[in-house]
Amino acid sequence: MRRTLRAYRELMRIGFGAAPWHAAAQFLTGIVFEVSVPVGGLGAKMIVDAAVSGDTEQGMAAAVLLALTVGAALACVFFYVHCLFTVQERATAAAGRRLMRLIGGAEGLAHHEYPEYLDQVQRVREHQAQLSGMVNATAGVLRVGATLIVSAVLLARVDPLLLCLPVLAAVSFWLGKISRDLTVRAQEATSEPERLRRHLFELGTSTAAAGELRVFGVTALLGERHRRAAAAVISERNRASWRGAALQALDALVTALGYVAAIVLSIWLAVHGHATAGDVVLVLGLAAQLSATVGTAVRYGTYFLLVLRVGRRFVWLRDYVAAERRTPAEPAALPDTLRTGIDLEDVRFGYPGGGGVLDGVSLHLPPGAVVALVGENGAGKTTLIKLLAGFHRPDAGRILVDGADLAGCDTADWRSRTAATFQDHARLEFPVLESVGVGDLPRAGDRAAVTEALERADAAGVVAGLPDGLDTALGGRWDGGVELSGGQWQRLALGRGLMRQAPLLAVFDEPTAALDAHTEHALFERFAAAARDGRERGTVTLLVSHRFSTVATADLIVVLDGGRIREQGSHRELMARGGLYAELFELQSRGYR
Ligand SMILES: Nc1ncnc2c1ncn2[C@@H]1O[C@H](COP(=O)(O)OP(=O)(O)OP(=O)(O)O)[C@@H](O)[C@H]1O
Repeated sequence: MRRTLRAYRELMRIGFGAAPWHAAAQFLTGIVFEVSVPVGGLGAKMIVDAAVSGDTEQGMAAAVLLALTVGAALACVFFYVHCLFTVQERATAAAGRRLMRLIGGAEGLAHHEYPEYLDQVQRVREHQAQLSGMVNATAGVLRVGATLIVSAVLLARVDPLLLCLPVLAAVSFWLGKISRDLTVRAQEATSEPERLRRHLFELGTSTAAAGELRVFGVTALLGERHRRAAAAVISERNRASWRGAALQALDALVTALGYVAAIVLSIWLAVHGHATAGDVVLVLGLAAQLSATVGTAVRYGTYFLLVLRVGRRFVWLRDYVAAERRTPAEPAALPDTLRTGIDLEDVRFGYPGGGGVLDGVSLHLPPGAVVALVGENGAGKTTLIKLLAGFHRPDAGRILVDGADLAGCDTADWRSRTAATFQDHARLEFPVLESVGVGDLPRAGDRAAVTEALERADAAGVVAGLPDGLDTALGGRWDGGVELSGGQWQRLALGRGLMRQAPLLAVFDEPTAALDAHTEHALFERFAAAARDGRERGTVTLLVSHRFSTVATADLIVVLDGGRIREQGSHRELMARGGLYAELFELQSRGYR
């Protein structure tokens, strides 16, 4: 219940925060517009009664009331629609920004990687549009509620038995809610196959995979899997839709019976002198209008509940992100330069649902050292890097930065002291200056800093070939934007990773996989030389690479095998030992000969 209230408050804040005056005007004009309908019915009743009794004065008063009501309704409907669209448009943009901040602001990566969190995130993203709908839903519910109350009062004046009509409206509302719940439950039950269907579609139409798909001829296979995933989604959602349609038919029957009963009753009352001809006209109008109002009430009520449900998920996501933020109230200070280095003490880690990936890793990374991490696929190299970067926390053991437990430090502070380049780098389609400069936000527009980082990444040649140099817009899908090759993008990403000055930790997780072995080797030699020149800064440079020719230049080589450290030492030491490293090195160099 508390989460529901928080969700309501949060969503109303999104709408009112985005367009406060329009939101307030939407409430007001909506109520005036909607209530004008039963009040108009009252005007019609008064006119008929005046005509029957020959009372011209009452007839004139009723005509004025009717004219005012119609005028107010017409004026309000225009403002209502204008306000509705304005609030919706601004709130949608605001909700999108909040969602981006929330999903992108989580300290860790679990919500991007673990299926049980992914489903929650997927549902919020799928219903993102509803996050902006609470003002509209509440305004709708209120205006329909006001109409129902005014109608009920008018009907009760004719005969209290007619109050059965609003009761039937409640039954109708309840049937509509069940029908809507069926749809939402079906959507949630099929969110995994739906995710798979979208993934297959994206894969089948993506530029990145186009070449492989053609060579391997797997387009038909993807199509078949897409068909199966879609069929699973459609059959479940169809079933819910049929049940919903049956409930709606029942709802229509109940409403129609109520309508007929109300008319028969009002005629009986008039015939027996308990009601006027005007009352019959009023009941005819209100009963007919009531079924439309009930339809609107059902739509708004169920929409309100749907929006609330999405809001609850949004709040869940916010709570999750807050709970993930494990930075202590008084975080330990990080040093400006490393003195003793980074230590891993018996670090253990496993992804949910899987076995242990890191199985007791103890490792000393000396300050200023250039360290290479090698191992076969799945050995745990990237996982180790993710723990070092603070994306995940160890299940057991500690990571110490100059003796301070990383768990006790401010994650954002630690991130600002690390630099990273990953193989799956982001293609930031901005002008080059920004695309590279965001690697160190305070210096994002600093042309000299960006140029220097690009030179260190050996990417100056990429920029020299672009029409507007650092100001060239990147991304072929934008007007005037230039598309780069995979290797060129990777070099820019590398430049971005080299923007930070004197980080405590610089990680390069296969950042040069798209470059040839020779270029990678030359680049890494430059990094290593730069790291050694600035050794007094204490930066630990950690590189993951499958190319042993590159790795050989590192000060320390760590061989991971099945989540454990199998060997460590310099190239010379490891070769002399004749273990796994020497074996893999020999194998690879034979391949190059
Ligand atoms: N998000 C995840 N959820 C569950 N298991 C995962 C996840 N990411 C990685 N793993 C598992 O953890 C193990 C180690 O993966 P990791 O990516 O750390 O290996 P790696 O040594 O970097 O491999 P590669 O050389 O192929 O990049 C693998 O068995 C992998 O299946």
